[in-house]
Amino acid sequence: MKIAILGAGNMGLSFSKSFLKYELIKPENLHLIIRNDSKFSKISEEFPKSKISTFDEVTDLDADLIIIAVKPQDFQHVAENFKFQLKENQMVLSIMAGIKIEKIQTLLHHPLVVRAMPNSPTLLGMGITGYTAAEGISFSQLINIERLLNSTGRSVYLENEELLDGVTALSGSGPAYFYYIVDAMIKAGVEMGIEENLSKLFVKQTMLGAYHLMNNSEKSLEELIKDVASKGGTTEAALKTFDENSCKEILKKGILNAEQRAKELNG
Ligand SMILES: NC(=O)C1=CN([C@@H]2O[C@H](COP(=O)(O)OP(=O)(O)OC[C@H]3O[C@@H](n4cnc5c(N)ncnc54)[C@H](OP(=O)(O)O)[C@@H]3O)[C@@H](O)[C@H]2O)C=CC1
Ligand SMILES: O=C(O)[C@@H]1CCC=N1
Repeated sequence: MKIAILGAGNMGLSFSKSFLKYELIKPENLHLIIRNDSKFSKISEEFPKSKISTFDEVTDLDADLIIIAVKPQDFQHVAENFKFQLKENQMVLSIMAGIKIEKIQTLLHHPLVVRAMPNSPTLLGMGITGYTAAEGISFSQLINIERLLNSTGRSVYLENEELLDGVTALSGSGPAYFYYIVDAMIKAGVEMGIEENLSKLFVKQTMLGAYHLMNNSEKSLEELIKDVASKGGTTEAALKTFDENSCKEILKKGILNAEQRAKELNG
């Protein structure tokens, strides 16, 4: 299989690394397409055997799968400036937030589009991707794509494309919410006089341990919280402040706003 990555940024390169790491493609069969020459030497150091071209150089694209990994805001410009024609049997996999399959099909004049929403832990093979496909894509074509997605972590097929905006808001953006909370905890540690490095260690190990406890327990999240929050104790004091300030509501509101933004990105 030959794969072209249109937009070799964070996600495009994460995907490329996973495919090569799990030997799903040969490096010679990977074609990285960049916007201009500025990142050529850095990328060619990382991918010495792969083909690297600037967008304007590509007049014929020899690939079975083209992964579109440019920003949603750049997509229209990209689509309108293709110097190559998509061939009938080429598959397109978009990982762009918000842009609907129909819009991709229209702008590319091409029916075979799969839309996926991964997240940044794909870099470690620990991501999760929700994906859906245009009508007319066969089961075996979809399985081929799922095999690639699974090299970046787990993947879930969704029948309903509308849900992908929710997935974008939940797991696509999710790592940033987690870092945001971790950052607030580390800063609280520093404010209480704990050295930053030590605060980081306490917080990160707490998150790791709590994640595994949550994953290995039969208990609900409410019960797990109760197990930590002794009556009249410290956790209760913290949770009271969170509730008084509607922290959970605010987090939910933010996530719904991310979903709304995904819808707006379709234009
Ligand atoms: N970051 C994340 O966690 C996630 C991102 N996504 C989606 O993935 C996509 C990429 O995001 P991300 O990797 O973070 O963004 P980046 O900005 O890191 O990557 C986008 C890349 O596209 C390049 N590009 C822009 N125009 C062109 C062009 N005409 N030809 C070739 N390349 C071009 C940019 O080049 P240059 O640097 O020169 O501008 C950049 O390298 C987005 O659509 C986003 O919605 C999905 C899930 C998670
Ligand atoms: O913030 C964004 O728009 C992209 C999509 C999900 C994560 N990053």
